Amino acid sequence: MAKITLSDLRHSYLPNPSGPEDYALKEIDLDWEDGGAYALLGPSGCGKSTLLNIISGLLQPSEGRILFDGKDVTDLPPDQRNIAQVFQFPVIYDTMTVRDNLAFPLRNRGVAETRINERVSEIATMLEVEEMLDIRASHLTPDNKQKISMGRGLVRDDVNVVMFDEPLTVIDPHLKWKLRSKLKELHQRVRATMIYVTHDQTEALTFADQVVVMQDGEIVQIGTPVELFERPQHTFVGHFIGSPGMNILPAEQDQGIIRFHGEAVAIEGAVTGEGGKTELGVRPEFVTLAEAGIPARVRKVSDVGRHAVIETVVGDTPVRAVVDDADVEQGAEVHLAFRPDQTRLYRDGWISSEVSS
Ligand SMILES: Nc1ncnc2c1ncn2[C@@H]1O[C@H](COP(=O)(O)OP(=O)(O)OP(=O)(O)O)[C@@H](O)[C@H]1O
Repeated sequence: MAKITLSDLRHSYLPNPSGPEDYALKEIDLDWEDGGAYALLGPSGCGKSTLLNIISGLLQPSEGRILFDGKDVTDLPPDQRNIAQVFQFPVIYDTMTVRDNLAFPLRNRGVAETRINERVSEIATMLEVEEMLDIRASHLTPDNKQKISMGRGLVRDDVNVVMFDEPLTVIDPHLKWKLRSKLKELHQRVRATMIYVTHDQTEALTFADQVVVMQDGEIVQIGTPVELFERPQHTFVGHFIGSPGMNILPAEQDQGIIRFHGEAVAIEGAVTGEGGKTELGVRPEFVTLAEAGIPARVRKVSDVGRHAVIETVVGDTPVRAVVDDADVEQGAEVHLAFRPDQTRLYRDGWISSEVSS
């Protein structure tokens, strides 16, 4: 397996790009460490497939280099990059047995039959498909077909990286969580460099040790799931991750005091920078109903299992709170308190407050 470096990467599908808006990938600098579990997370159109195709060699970047373990592979064709890929839809041979499907990538490379048998049985055990080995692939359910596709992606131990491109798309919703945690377990066992591409935060956060969040052709944050939840570097990350996402609220800065709808709000630490569009970010989990604080009106209360989501409005700005028990009704006049150490300031989208030491 290999460390993957993307250096000064930019890509435009246009022949003569002029401004940043002409680039599907704006400026990507990234190191993926050998053996890491990474997710590439972002909404449709943010550039995930473009980046994946550049790494696999299907697409030549307009600018920049791709290195595997320090070796420049930018000009190498896909078949010389030694990458395994698992796609949205199963790629298996229906007429072959599961065993032969799993063995195929190894036979193709002339691996000895004894080694093939060993490896196929290892992978089958990991995926818990031993009893299916002699079944013809055409008889499998779509979920099991995709499991075998994953097995084919994992069976070679000489690849630089295994890339998963939205691999759970075809999986039945109630089986998704099972395969999600299976993949995580597989990574812990095989310790290969893995990149998991998805627009689904649950899949990304379950699988990856490090999540790369993309928006509009740019990386907005790279972090552990906890880092992305606790201290989003950009309002997009705050909003995109979490359910419901972070409250992003219009704010003013007035002689060092931050105000929301005229009310002074304490934030995590010192404010950095000045000017720009100023916003507060506080996750619903850190908003509480209090005796005193910011006056709000309750618009809706929804029970979501162990918690309740209280949707309030301050003036006409919606603010959500997640609470353990919602002893309040629609239309009630309440006060909101934000937990100061979990309240951040953002300027033009980027974090602009410091953690208090
Ligand atoms: N072959 C192409 N020619 C021109 N523009 C393209 C091409 N492929 C992608 N784009 C554009 O590049 C941008 C990034 O697209 P890309 O497919 O990489 O995003 P994505 O995050 O993978 O989205 P999705 O999840 O929908 O596949 C989008 O604006 C898209 O319209």
